[in-house]
Amino acid sequence: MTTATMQVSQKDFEKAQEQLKLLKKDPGNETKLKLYALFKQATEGPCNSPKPGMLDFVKKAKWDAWNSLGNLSQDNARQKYTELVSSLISAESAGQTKDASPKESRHGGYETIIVSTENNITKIMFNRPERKNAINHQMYREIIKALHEAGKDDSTIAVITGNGEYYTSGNDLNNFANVKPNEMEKMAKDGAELLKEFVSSFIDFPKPLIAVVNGPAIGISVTLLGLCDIVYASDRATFHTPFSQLGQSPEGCSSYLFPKIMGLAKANEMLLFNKKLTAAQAYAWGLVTEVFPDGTFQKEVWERLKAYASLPKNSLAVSKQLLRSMEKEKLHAVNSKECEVLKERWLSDECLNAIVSFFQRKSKL
Ligand SMILES: CCCCCC/C=C/C(=O)SCCNC(=O)CCNC(=O)[C@H](O)C(C)(C)COP(=O)(O)OP(=O)(O)OC[C@H]1O[C@@H](n2cnc3c(N)ncnc32)[C@H](O)[C@@H]1OP(=O)(O)O
Repeated sequence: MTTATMQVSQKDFEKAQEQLKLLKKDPGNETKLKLYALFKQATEGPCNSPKPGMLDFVKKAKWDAWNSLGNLSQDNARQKYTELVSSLISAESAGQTKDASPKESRHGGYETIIVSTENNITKIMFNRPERKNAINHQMYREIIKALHEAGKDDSTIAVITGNGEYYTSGNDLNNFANVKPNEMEKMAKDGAELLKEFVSSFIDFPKPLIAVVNGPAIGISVTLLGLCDIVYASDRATFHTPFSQLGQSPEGCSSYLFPKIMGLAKANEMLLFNKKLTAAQAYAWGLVTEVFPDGTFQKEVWERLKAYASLPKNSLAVSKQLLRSMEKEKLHAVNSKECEVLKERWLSDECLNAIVSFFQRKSKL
């Protein structure tokens, strides 16, 4: 984790320099001197230039600020610089959004998810914590509806996350339970249609979509991360796609996107051999954008997202659509193919035995 934390810190440092340029208000001379000193310390180490003359006020103030940092390490200076920028950005965005959007507004009509909008962000939250947020048929349908509405509402970005300990444990295996033998074909056909529509609503989502992975993620909730634009994860999160173990096959366009994201060899370990990744591994393999300590995860992530959601909405939407347009047709074709294969898998003995084992409590992941 140490290496990952250092990498994250360097990446944050570079992002912070970019974010600083977006500040609309001048933060004042004292803060600017602090930023200058931390930047010099982070990039060059302790102050090593000769002290300017007493009458060169500006240079002397800068030199004093840098020199006052003594032997602060470059890593610590990067960290402090990043934190300072982040606090300036959130203070500004809190000020800007105060009057425009003072309260969270909750969207009605959902039972398995919570949908709300605040600070130009529509949040879709899996909400069956007692079932580890397993996705039943109703939840698939409600997420399709929520994404459709979020795509058209006034929000700038949308976020998908989980309530409680889990992000989600993936497909609710009860979706396969209590099906009579003569209804198996229909169950598989209806399931494949629902899945195709569900994944399509991620492929076609017109605004930036951010996954906030608060805890363990399993199955389809992991594959869908490839269709999200940013993935933030708590260091408590894990990423598991146990398709072979369940006698099933990859979905969510992962058979195409995972090899692109992490390379074929690593995608094979996840999609064929059920390799479960820690958050640090998922970050190293490119599936996750950034990992945060669980203790500060919510605070850090939402502060960051608030700042992003104050960027120009239309510019973000057209840029997202431009990026997605290069791949859209291909993604729909992959989705169709994956659903076709899964429809057959759901009728196989391998899959049925795995479901029976789960319910007999012989097998848990
Ligand atoms: C339209 C169909 C589209 C299908 C798309 C294809 C999608 C594929 C996938 O997503 S594959 C992944 C499927 N998920 C799983 O196989 C996970 C199964 N669950 C587990 O292995 C474990 O429950 C666990 C590791 C997630 C958590 O274990 P533990 O901490 O010991 O908790 P419990 O098992 O006691 O869980 C509490 C309670 O929740 C029920 N539950 C959890 N996850 C699921 C699930 N995915 N499906 C059904 N039920 C689930 C669990 O059974 C417990 O219920 P109980 O209290 O015993 O009644």
